[in-house]
Amino acid sequence: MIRLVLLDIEGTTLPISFVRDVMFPYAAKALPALIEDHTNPQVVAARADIAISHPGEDPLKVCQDWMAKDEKAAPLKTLQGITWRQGFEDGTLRADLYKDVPPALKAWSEGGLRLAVYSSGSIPSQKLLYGYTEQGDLTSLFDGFFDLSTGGKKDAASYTKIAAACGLKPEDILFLSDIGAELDAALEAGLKVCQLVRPQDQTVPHEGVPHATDLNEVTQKFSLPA
Ligand SMILES: CSCCC(=O)C(=O)COP(=O)(O)O
Ligand SMILES: [Mg+2]
Repeated sequence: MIRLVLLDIEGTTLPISFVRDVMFPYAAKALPALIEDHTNPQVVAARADIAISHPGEDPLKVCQDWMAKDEKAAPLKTLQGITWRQGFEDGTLRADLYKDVPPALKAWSEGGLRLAVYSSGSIPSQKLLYGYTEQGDLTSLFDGFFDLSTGGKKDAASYTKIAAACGLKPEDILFLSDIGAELDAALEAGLKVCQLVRPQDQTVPHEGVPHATDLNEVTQKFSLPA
């Protein structure tokens, strides 16, 4: 029985174009100054991590390359999250979620399902994103937030850890994502899965997993509260 829905963000609840064309350019503009901030311990730690993975390289250049490739690197995600805070708090950024998302999340939550986020975006940026959406503050709908500090999204062990942290058996969790390798990892850990194949994101359907074009179809396919 499904007790918790675990949701990816980019390509699942939020168009990839919003991340690529709005959030990344905002972070790219703020990064050169941020990365020189030697007083912020999170920045110092992120720079130290970059120095370990890319010794002798310019940390700004490393981050810019990661962003160009949409690489899910933890130090980049930490730094981007710091830049986005100002944008969300001053109203420059507002998450334009897929329109089917807020009503479905509310119906699932009101119907007794627990909701949690698992995204490569840092936990502070997940909370900002759901705190400042075009449809208002949705953070109270979620009782768990997980990011790369739990482990990579293509690693089955991460999903085992999330199930344990939520106090649930893996089979009681439904994981929603657009990325086939993430779904395969969750499936390997024993979770139920469904791929969001959003036409706007031109997602390629992945073999061996159920598909849905939006959360309404997920509701129907898995008999979730409507
Ligand atoms: C608060 S998430 C911002 C988008 C982002 O940076 C990202 O990497 C999303 O990746 P996901 O795992 O949600 O596909
Ligand atoms: Mg995604």
